[in-house]
Amino acid sequence: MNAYTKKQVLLSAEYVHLQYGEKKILRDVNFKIRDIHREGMEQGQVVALIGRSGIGKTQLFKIMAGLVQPTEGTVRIGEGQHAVKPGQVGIVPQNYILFNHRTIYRNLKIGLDNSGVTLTEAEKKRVIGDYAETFDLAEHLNKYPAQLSGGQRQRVSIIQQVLTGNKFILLDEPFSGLDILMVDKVIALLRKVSMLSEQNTLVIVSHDIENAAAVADTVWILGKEEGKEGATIKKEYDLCETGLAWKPDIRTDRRFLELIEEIKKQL
Ligand SMILES: Nc1ncnc2c1ncn2[C@@H]1O[C@H](COP(=O)(O)OP(=O)(O)OP(=O)(O)O)[C@@H](O)[C@H]1O
Repeated sequence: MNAYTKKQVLLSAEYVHLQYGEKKILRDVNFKIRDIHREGMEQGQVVALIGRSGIGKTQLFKIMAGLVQPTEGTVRIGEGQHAVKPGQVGIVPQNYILFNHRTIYRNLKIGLDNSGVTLTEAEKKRVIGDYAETFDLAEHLNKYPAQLSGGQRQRVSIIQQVLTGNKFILLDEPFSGLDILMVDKVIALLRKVSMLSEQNTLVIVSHDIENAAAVADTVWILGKEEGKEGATIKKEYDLCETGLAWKPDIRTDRRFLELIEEIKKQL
């Protein structure tokens, strides 16, 4: 059994509504992501936000990052639970843009340069070297993005966000366009990132239920409730509680397969 406790709220939404003209996109979205503590471990949080195409995942994602203002309601961040501002949440977009004319090393350095931490060039080199080693990118540091596979570029983009020091990272469709081996590597990377620091919190927006749920400790279903306009988090699955979180080989577990079937029915 995985002993854990959930402590202070790190990211929350209260009564979030979003409307464009007459069209209600999001309705009464409420959530609380709490700091998970596991004894003897640095355990971050990983939430999978799952929903049908066009339901409003990207809009909610942008509201969580402070990039879109909701029509009503507030998203709050950090231990102080202040209203989120742009820049407080790192974003790994679907088409993870890297600077093509810069090496992987220099792309990663952008993350550190934006972190606000004062480091000498030698210290930056050491930090980037350590991360590259941990995340299997050491041999690629002097290459350019075009010389890497899609999955490797994806990993660089994720690590770039980690290096900015953001504890909150939103990832938009991190598995799309990757072959199955790369998907496994990205999942392993997300697990590692979530365990780098106690407060690290990843929110993964995805259509890919199996992969997103395999790495998550919580799954949110964004969908419409019968007879109501606009999408809301209509179901939350707590995978810590059901013992399905933090298990690298979870995908073969019968209970996990049942969960996936149940989630599909909810969509
Ligand atoms: N600026 C806008 N003005 C009006 N409607 C918008 C605007 N931006 C998005 N929408 C609408 O909001 C709804 C939700 O869009 P959103 O991109 O969040 O969906 P999604 O769940 O991310 O879809 P997908 O999985 O296909 O990316 C869509 O119906 C879209 O047409």
